[in-house]
Amino acid sequence: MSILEVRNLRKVFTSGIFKKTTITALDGVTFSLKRGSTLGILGSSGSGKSTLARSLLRLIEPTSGQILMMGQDVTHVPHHSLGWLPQKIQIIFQNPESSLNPRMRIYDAIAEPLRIHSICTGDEEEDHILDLIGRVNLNPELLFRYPFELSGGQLQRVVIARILALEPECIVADEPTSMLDASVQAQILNIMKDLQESRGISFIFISHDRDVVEWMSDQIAVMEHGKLVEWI
Ligand SMILES: Nc1ncnc2c1ncn2[C@@H]1O[C@H](COP(=O)(O)OP(=O)(O)OP(=O)(O)O)[C@@H](O)[C@H]1O
Repeated sequence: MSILEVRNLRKVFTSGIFKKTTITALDGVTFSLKRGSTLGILGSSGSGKSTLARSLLRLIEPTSGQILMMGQDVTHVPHHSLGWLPQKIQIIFQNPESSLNPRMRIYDAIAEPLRIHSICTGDEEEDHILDLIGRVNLNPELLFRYPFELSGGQLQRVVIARILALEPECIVADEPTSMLDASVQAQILNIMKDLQESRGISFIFISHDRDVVEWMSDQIAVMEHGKLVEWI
């Protein structure tokens, strides 16, 4: 069974107050993602990559088409009616700071999903957090700092640790390393590859950087004007 199946997904944005203009950001996107594999989406600026990522997470309501998660049609079902399913697909954004509360220490940022979803007891929390940061090679000394005291690469590790707390089946990574130096970028990409091997997590890896997408992906779809125009 596919972890994720997308059928003929369209998203049309309408803007303007007096004169309405429409932009077709997704124009019939269809693909399926097998468990434990990585689909790379390669596209230039404005091709619709982020709209696709946000639609998969259901942060944007698609105009038409279907999204099936683990066989279940989730396209128009409200989050609260889906039980644990939304937890299983997570997103990493380009800018890790956008996913973290600046007033929350790193320990609490990672503890938050554990507490909200009652994933472990209070007694188990510290061990659980140490295990999570171990998986992303984050130094425990950073746990009691605030986000502004960490580098971009360290913050992206925190974001990944937070996501891993939810035991995701699928991670949508939307340009996750494009703001990082080349050496730090390689470390983060390696962490994602290791997670895939050790945990069987499926990835949708989105980038405009062909080398990075080729290195990360089992299969690549090239996106242009909201369409997947070529498969590599
Ligand atoms: N909320 C919105 N309202 C109106 N138009 C939008 C909205 N979001 C995106 N668009 C338009 O949809 C098209 C696709 O945008 P999208 O952000 O998905 O592209 P992208 O490939 O992720 O680009 P980039 O790599 O620059 O982030 C663009 O023309 C963009 O202007």
